[in-house]
Amino acid sequence: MTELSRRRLLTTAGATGAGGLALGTTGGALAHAATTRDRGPGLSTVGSTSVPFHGTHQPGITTPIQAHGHLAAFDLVPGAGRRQAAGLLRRWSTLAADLMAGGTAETDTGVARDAGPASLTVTFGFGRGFFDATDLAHARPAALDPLPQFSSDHLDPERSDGDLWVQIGADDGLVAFQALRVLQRAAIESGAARVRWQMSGFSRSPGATARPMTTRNLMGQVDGTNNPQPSDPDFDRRIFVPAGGEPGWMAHGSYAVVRRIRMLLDDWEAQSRAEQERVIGRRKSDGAPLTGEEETSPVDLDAVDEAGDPVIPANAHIRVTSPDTNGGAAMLRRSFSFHDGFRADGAPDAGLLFVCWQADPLNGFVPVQRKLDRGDALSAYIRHEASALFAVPGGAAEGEYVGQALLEG
Ligand SMILES: C=CC1=C(C)c2cc3[nH]c(cc4nc(cc5[nH]c(cc1n2)c(C)c5CCC(=O)O)C(CCC(=O)O)=C4C)c(C)c3C=C
Ligand SMILES: [Fe+2]
Repeated sequence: MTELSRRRLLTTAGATGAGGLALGTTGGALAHAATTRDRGPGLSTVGSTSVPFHGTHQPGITTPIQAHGHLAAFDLVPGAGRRQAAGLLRRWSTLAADLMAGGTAETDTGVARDAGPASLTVTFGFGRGFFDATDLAHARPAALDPLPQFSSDHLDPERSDGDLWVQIGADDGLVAFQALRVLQRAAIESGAARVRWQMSGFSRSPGATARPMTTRNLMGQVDGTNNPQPSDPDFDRRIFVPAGGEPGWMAHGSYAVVRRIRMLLDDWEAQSRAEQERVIGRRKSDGAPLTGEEETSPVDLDAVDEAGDPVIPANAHIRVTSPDTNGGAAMLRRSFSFHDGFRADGAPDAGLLFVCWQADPLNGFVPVQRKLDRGDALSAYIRHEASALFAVPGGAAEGEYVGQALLEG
């Protein structure tokens, strides 16, 4: 095909809107071969959508997962105390509000200059070490006590924990990188903090599927179906610290558990589809429970087959993690996939940057992970390699910064 006919085809695809889907595999391959001027339609809702920075809760918790994500933990530099930390949080909040509104921030590098805000969100959290370094030990929430050690953990301390946490998500990779770089540079310039670890991830791009769908993880499973929904009557109670809760500065905040979970994809992909479905308890094709017709069908943990065996096996992941089998423990899972190349043995260094949100980790992540640690069917195919827990305060009001009630309280 000549370059001219290639361009005509692509122009038509762009003009028909759904062209990318209608063209199927051939169209997709051609789109990848396109030159820069033929990169598809102009600014769409994907680029122009913005998420407010100011509000009751911080952004990036109930915001739909974006296509690109960065997680970065920072440590305060020795000698930096409460005043420097407050200056950094004030600066970070100003920059985040500007970037999320589609501004390019004073420290613009030019990387995101032509793009809209692309649903950028920036979320800030405090790790356990922050409170000693800033003489705020008296204000440290009990919920930040270290997570228990789990027998299946293979944790790398250098990629775990951290005094401060920044979560970035955006539907454009350049917008996400720009936010990360601007915030990292502000930390260096403040002299208060430097990066301890950083991880990058991704999820489905908006518009990539024929209709909005629950995303898939790198095992190919529909992942996120049975998350609590903001419309649930008890959603706020389960996910957010109430006004008047302890400590007071965490009102409307939440706790984020972050785990880098590598998937043993060579072993996983060697299993039959039927076995993969028994491991989770849901169909791979559409995420329906093995006891139901469609993704949203209720899960029937009591159903048995003709031989009297449970249809959803005793060690299936959705049985072991179900709130019904965990005293109601619930969490909001909002994870990015990651792929950091291939290991020496050829296995992908890939998996889930698992992030879950809850009002209290002792009633959310901990009891569920304790049960998973005793061995659900999925455990044979995953390794927890890094772990962190952060207190994520409520959102900042206009003119205020995230964490102000802690740092100036
Ligand atoms: C400690 C909490 C959890 C860890 C760690 C975890 C890891 C993990 N999960 C999947 C894939 C799926 N998980 C699913 C459901 C599910 N998982 C947890 C908790 C943890 N998962 C919960 C609470 C639930 C919901 C249970 C329920 O109420 O039914 C599913 C099914 C679809 C869904 O509801 O999202 C999949 C698929 C992977 C791959 C993984 C580690 C890499
Ligand atoms: Fe899970």
